[in-house]
Amino acid sequence: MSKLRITVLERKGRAVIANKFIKEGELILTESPLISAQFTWNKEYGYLCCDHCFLPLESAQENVRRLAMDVSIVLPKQVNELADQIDQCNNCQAKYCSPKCASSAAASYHNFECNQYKFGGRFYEIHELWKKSHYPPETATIDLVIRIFGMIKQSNSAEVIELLDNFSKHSCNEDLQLCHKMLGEKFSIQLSQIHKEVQRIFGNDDQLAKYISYDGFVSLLAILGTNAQGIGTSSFAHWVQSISEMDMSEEKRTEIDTFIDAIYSRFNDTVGEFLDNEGSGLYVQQSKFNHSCQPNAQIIFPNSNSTLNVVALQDIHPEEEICISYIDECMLSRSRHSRQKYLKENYLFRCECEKCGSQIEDLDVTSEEDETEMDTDEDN
Ligand SMILES: C[S@@+](CC[C@H](N)C(=O)[O-])C[C@H]1O[C@@H](n2cnc3c(N)ncnc32)[C@H](O)[C@@H]1O
Repeated sequence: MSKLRITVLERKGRAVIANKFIKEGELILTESPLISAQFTWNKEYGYLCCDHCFLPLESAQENVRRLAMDVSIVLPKQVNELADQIDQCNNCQAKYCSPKCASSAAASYHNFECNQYKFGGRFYEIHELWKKSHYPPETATIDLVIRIFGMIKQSNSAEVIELLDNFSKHSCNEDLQLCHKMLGEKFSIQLSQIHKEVQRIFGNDDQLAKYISYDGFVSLLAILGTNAQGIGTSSFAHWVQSISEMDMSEEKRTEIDTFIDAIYSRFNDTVGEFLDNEGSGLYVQQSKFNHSCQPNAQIIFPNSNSTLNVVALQDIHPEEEICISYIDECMLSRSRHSRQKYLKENYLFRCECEKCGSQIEDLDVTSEEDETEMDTDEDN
């Protein structure tokens, strides 16, 4: 019997329900993305991963030296590196961890994408416009749009469009009078410039017609904005994880933990929170999980690539809804008001989870710290 089924809940739309008892720590689902792409600035700043699956392409030592800006750092222990070769697209030099990833990308979307990007290529202007309006920390990328266009052009377009249509897709929530922040007033000029370019380039393409009108383009961005899952990979994080699994004396463990803390502190001085190869992807099954501010499942990337696992955080009983968190630990610890504000702006819904329900009487107060951080977020 399958562990999961989909049902429809009045206030949340579709929801994933447990069909049987799921034990804490149990794997609920493993899935590769329908499509994914590294964030624009992340790639531009030299965060190096496979252009298809996000596997880091630097060794852990190269990664540490680059992030700490210090070529003299030597890692005290060797672990198995993630990528043992780098494959490259002959045309645009996109880098891959293996011939398999290179050919999967080429067969799915890259043949279309490849010629659009080269300097002066057709997509160059759109890319530049996007970069000017979406600074780090990024939450989305225009590159997903071009890859989706590539999938539509290179494969059975009706099937791809049907898959996309099956994602939750509101750009505005009329009840809450909200528009996705990427689609709101703040970005309206940039959005219309980007759309004009998209229309100029692809306006006569019948296969892409559904997403070329202004409304169609906005609905595609809304699918990405409310469904795309963040992906982050790092060869140093993989090194740290491998070290933590090694047997060693207590003394050696203390020594190596001190070394790791010192490295993270160096990163803090150089790149701050920008440690990972970062991007986002659309996952057909994972996108059906609703959010909870007290989730009973979490998403992990166990292979340092874009394949995700959904894992139970606690025992889950038959008929219980399985929820993940759309927000990070730090945001989860904030007030109901702050969480709701963030979820409304980014995902266009008023959270109906149990934790928010139990805190309904709490004052609608956003702390100063929350205000400052949200102002910064909104600049993106
Ligand atoms: C990624 S989709 C999740 C699946 C979605 N319910 C569906 O029907 O496809 C995200 C959307 O689900 C709804 N949703 C997710 N978590 C929710 C929650 N805690 N309370 C209310 N709505 C929620 C919102 O409409 C949100 O934009």
